Parts: sequence; structure tokens; C-alpha cells
Amino acid sequence: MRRELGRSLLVTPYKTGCRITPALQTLLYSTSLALGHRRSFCLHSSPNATSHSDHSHKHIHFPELSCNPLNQGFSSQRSRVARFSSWTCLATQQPLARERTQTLKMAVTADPPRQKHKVTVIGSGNWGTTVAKLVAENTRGCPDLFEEEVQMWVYEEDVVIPSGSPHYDASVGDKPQKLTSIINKYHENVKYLPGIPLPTNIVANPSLLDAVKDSSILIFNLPHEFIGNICKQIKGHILPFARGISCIKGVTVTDDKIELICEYIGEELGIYCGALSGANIASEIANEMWCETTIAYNTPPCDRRDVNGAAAENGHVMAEHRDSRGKVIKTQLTALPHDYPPLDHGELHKLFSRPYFTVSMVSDVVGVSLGGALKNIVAIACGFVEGHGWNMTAKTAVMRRGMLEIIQFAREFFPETIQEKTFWEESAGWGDMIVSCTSARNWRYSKMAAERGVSVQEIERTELNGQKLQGISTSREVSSFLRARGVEDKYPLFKLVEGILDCKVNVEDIPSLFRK
Ligand SMILES: NC(=O)c1ccc[n+]([C@@H]2O[C@H](COP(=O)([O-])OP(=O)(O)OC[C@H]3O[C@@H](n4cnc5c(N)ncnc54)[C@H](O)[C@@H]3O)[C@@H](O)[C@H]2O)c1
Ligand SMILES: O=P(O)(O)OC[C@H](O)CO
Repeated sequence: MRRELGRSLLVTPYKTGCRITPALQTLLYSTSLALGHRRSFCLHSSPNATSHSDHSHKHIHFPELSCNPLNQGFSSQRSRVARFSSWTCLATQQPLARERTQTLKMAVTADPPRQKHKVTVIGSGNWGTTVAKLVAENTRGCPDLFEEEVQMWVYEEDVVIPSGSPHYDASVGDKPQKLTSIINKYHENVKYLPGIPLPTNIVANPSLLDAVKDSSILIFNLPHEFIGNICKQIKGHILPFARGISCIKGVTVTDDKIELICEYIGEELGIYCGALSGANIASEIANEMWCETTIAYNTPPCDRRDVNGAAAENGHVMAEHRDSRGKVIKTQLTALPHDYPPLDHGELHKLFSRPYFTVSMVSDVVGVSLGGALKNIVAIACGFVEGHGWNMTAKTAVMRRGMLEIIQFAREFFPETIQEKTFWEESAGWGDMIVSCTSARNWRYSKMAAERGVSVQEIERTELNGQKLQGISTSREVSSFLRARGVEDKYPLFKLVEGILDCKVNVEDIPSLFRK
């Protein structure tokens, strides 16, 4: 085999009986990715095969080759076999040497994807807008996979542009304007992410149903207390094969049942939804300061493609997908149609990763979701401790004990699938714990509350300009869930935070709680 890098030309040395080794397969595949084409051709290693039935040989994904003429001798629509006498490299439009190619057989197992994924971000707060920014940069950079335009649903508000803003218009003065109009006109979310220029392919949309229409990728990114209402509104109005990623840090507690937000979304909408979480401060990422994150996504069986990129099945299929408790989900998932590009770890990586945003793909939705949700309770505890006047040593003790309670919680309530290494190895684990207890909002504003001697809720109302502290509601939800099961004493730190929020416990009580 010879590869002329300068011309991006791939030439294969197939001769009669030539075997496609795993090493060759890997090289062909990586070369095809590097060339950036997505075609679903496969070559057969049996050069003398004359019919469909002969092709029980190894297939390779060989996307940058086209044959000429393409439609010669196909035996069926979905699995086509033909003899071709000339091959063309799509990247160079050069024919390949005849003697090297004339003995090849080719099968086309699927038409190349014709659709592209349309992406909608639901939510436009500090993190919602930041994620919309990085995703929009990527949809622009991957036009073969994604539609360039990214819809961002905005909870509409009237906003006054302050006179110090470069977007202040004296003729409008202090008259309130719609936040969506401001974002679409100035490409800046002046309320939730001021000072950050947004890509022009983000469209702020005040209509939730219009924003999600025809989108195959839904990114949920708003405070967790609003997700129930959002799901109610969009249920039945999204593509049946849409897939979700939840960037929300929280849990859903209903009828003494605790659910991961991503699974709650999946159940409510009848789709599959993964989770993104990590040590991520929105304002830093919006300023393109480097950080890491973790995405947990278990590609549903019905979406899996074969090695050539072809869909296993087309249309509606019964999918046996398992949830975080190891049970087959009740929802009947609709498979991603085969004329859409696949949606697996590789594609999600392309959608979210940026030079300043390193993405690690995993399958542990429990570890990623609980790490992100429960660390907010610990961050509030650290804020109280520091506001009280104690320093890093006390905070470190709180963080360590907090992590132990998170792991204990995961073991106790999601024993079937939790992978504890997520807490140690991923950004969604210890990474998020550290950043949240040293520089994020839950820590910062609890500290302020303790210093001023007022409640955190009051600080949220007066200081956060509409932003939310997820730790307050998560603390209450988790405590009520633990109490309903009679196990709250096994989680002294979680119990303590609820007690301080309710002004029933003081920070000074912390050491005695742990002595017990
Ligand atoms: N900000 C961060 O640095 C950060 C980082 C990682 C994860 N997160 C998580 O991302 C999620 C979203 O947080 P955020 O920081 O983008 O939000 P935010 O706290 O900055 O903003 C609050 C948002 O809620 C919206 N809102 C207010 N009332 C609403 C209603 N009734 N219905 C729907 N929306 C309403 C507001 O319009 C605003 O967009 C949270 O779960 C948070 O924990 C945040
Ligand atoms: O600002 P917070 O406290 O909502 O936390 C933001 C992120 O979750 C930190 O990773």
C-alpha cells in the first residue's frame, strides 16, 4: 500500500486473495477520517466474488473512494455489489491506477447521509450561552455533520442595556428591550454572559417549540428546577429520534424517587439523553481559558452503525436500552434514521470539544450526573466554612467528607451501574469538587451570606441578577429524599447544609457532627 500524503491519495494493493488486516483497516479508517469525507462504501477482500452471497469477508470503511460509474451493476438497493474497472479518489478526483483496482469488488451498504444534525440549546443563562457559543463554533467547523445555525431558546426577558455597555443606544436609553432581540442584534447575551462576543450563527429564539422544531440534538442547559416545565411543553413537538445532552447539574426527586436529570428528560420525552458535567466555570470557558469536561453517553443500540457507518436498522425499532439501574428502559426509542450522520462518542466529541475545552467521553451517566449535582451541596458547606472565618484546612476536610458522601450515595442508590473511578479520574468528579469549592457561585455566594449574616436565598435574590444557585434546591431535594428513607444520619454533611440553610445549625457545630 502506498499513501501519497501530498495529494491525499490512498492506493490499496489488493490482489487476489489479499487479506485486510486490522492494521490496514485502522490505517484506511484514520486516513479516511483525516480526509474528512463521510461515505459508506466497503471493499471486499475477495476479488473474485461475483455475487452478493460471496461477500462474507471483512469490510472496511473506505470513504474517500468513489467508483466510476457509481450505479453500475448494483444488485439491490441496500447492499449493492458490482465489478468496477476504475476508481477515483474523491479528495483528488484522480483515477487510481487501473492495474491496482480492476480486480476489486465493491459493495455499497448504505447511501451517504443526506441530512445534517440540527442543534438546539435549551437555556441561555451563564452556562447555556457559553455552551451555545462553543457548539456554534463547532457546527460552523463541521458542515458535513451539523447544520451551521444553532438555535438557542431564551427565556424571554425585558432587559435594560446599561449606559456603560458598548451596545448602549442613547436613542433607546433606559427603555427595556427583549433579550432575544439584543442577542440577535449585538451577538452578545448582555444579561447572562456580558462582554463575550457570540458567533453569528447562534439564533436566540423566544419560542421554545420553534427552537426545538426539527432538531436532532437537544442540549438542555438551564437551572434544574425548570426542566419539568420545559419537558411538558416540548413533549410531542420534537423529532422522535432526537437525542439529548443534559448540561444541568441537579437531580429530580419525585414521590421519594430520585432520578438523574438526563434520565428524567429521556423518560419524559421518549428519547435518549446523555449528560455533560465537569470542572467548568462558564465565564472562564467563554473567555476561552482551557478546561476539561466529561460527557457520559451510552449510544442506544438502535443508533449503532456497522463498521461502514450504515444503520443497523432504519425507521422504528424496538430498542433494548438499559438505564442507570441496569433495567431495560420502558421507552420505545426511535432509531436515528440512516440518512442522518451517526451520533456516537466521535460525533459528540466533534460537537463539544474545542481547543480550550477538552472533552472526555465515558459511559457512566451516574458518576457524571451525581458528581455535578451533589458537589453543589458541598460547595455551599465550603462557603459557610470560609465565611465563618475558617480557611483551607477546614474546607479540605469538608471537601473530602463531601466526596465520601457522594460516593456513598451513588453506591447506595445506583449500585447497578456506578463506576467509582469517574469520581477519581474524571473532571466530573474531584475536578468539579475542587473548582466548585474554591471559585464557583455556590461557594462564593454562600461565603458572602455567612460574612454578611444573611440567608443564601437572600443573596441569590439580591446579588445574582437572575442567576441561580443550584445547591440550595439540591440540598433540600436530596435531604427530603434521604429523610423519606430514614437514612439522613448516614449523610451528616448533606444534613448539615440543609440545617444551616434553615438556620437550625451553626457552622461551629460541624466538628461535633463528625465526631459522632
Ligand atoms: N454557570 C456555570 O459556570 C455553570 C457551569 C457548569 C454547569 N452549570 C449548570 O448549568 C445549568 C444552567 O445554569 P446557568 O449558569 O446557565 O444558568 P444561570 O443561573 O446563569 O441563569 C438562570 C437561567 O434561568 C432562566 N430562567 C429564569 N426563569 C426561568 C423559567 N421560569 N423557566 C426557564 N428558565 C428560566 C434565565 O433566563 C437564565 O437563563 C445549571 O444546572 C448549572 O448548575 C453552570
Ligand atoms: O457556579 P456554580 O456554583 O453554579 O458552579 C459552576 C460549575 O458547576 C462548576 O463546575
